[in-house]
Amino acid sequence: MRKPIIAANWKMYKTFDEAVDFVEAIKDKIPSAEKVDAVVCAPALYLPTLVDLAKDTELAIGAQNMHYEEEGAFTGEISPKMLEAIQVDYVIIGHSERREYFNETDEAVNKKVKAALSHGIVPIVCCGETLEEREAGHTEEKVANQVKEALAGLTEEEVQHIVIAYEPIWAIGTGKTATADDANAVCGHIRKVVEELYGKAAAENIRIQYGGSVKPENIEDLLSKEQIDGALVGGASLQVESYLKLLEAGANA
Ligand SMILES: O=C[C@H](O)COP(=O)(O)O
Repeated sequence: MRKPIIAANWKMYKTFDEAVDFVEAIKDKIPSAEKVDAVVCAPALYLPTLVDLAKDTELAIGAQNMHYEEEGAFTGEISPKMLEAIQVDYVIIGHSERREYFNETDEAVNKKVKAALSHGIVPIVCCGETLEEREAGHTEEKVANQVKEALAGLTEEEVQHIVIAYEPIWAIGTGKTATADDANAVCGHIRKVVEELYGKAAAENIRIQYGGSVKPENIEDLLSKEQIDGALVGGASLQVESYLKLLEAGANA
């Protein structure tokens, strides 16, 4: 039985005060971590404060990106060592917005996944197809390639600690959700890819989220599917009430 993981991806939204108010408002209302992993991935600037606020609560804090090097002359970047030092638990890696607008490659994603693991940070590794790729029937191939590249060189043990987020690009921020059956089918395909590479146990243990216009109205349907172990949520994670509803759905899944 895999525990659901509901991760908020705030992207480049919220001022510092808004971020603090949000975490203050939810921190004592989060369902038990025995039932659901609740994560907020916030802008890097707010991470130390939010980690402090979330200490001794059921909420975990994540980053939205990081560099793969420990340190160096990389102006504007944040390293895994820095995130570990402030006790960040998760980091989103290879979000389609990073791939599209910041030229993040599969090779960089793979390096970042390895760097996160070596610093005790759980990577949430994103994959997903464009609308053109879906319409051309290339979804499975695209996603399988991204997953293979992202996981290259990991051990069977390491793979079980990561989270994969399947996010069809055409469903992100568009209000168009993949049907629960379609999302389930692609998540199942990803699990098969993991099984081919790392065996049955790793495939059974790895958690695969769906992301793309998830909201309180559709999350129950998505989480009722066997292959979907949680959600990576943008827009609907920005309001307290809505995020708490998503967590509730995760706890009851
Ligand atoms: O990381 C989250 C995804 O990009 C989904 O965003 P969305 O829920 O606003 O569609």
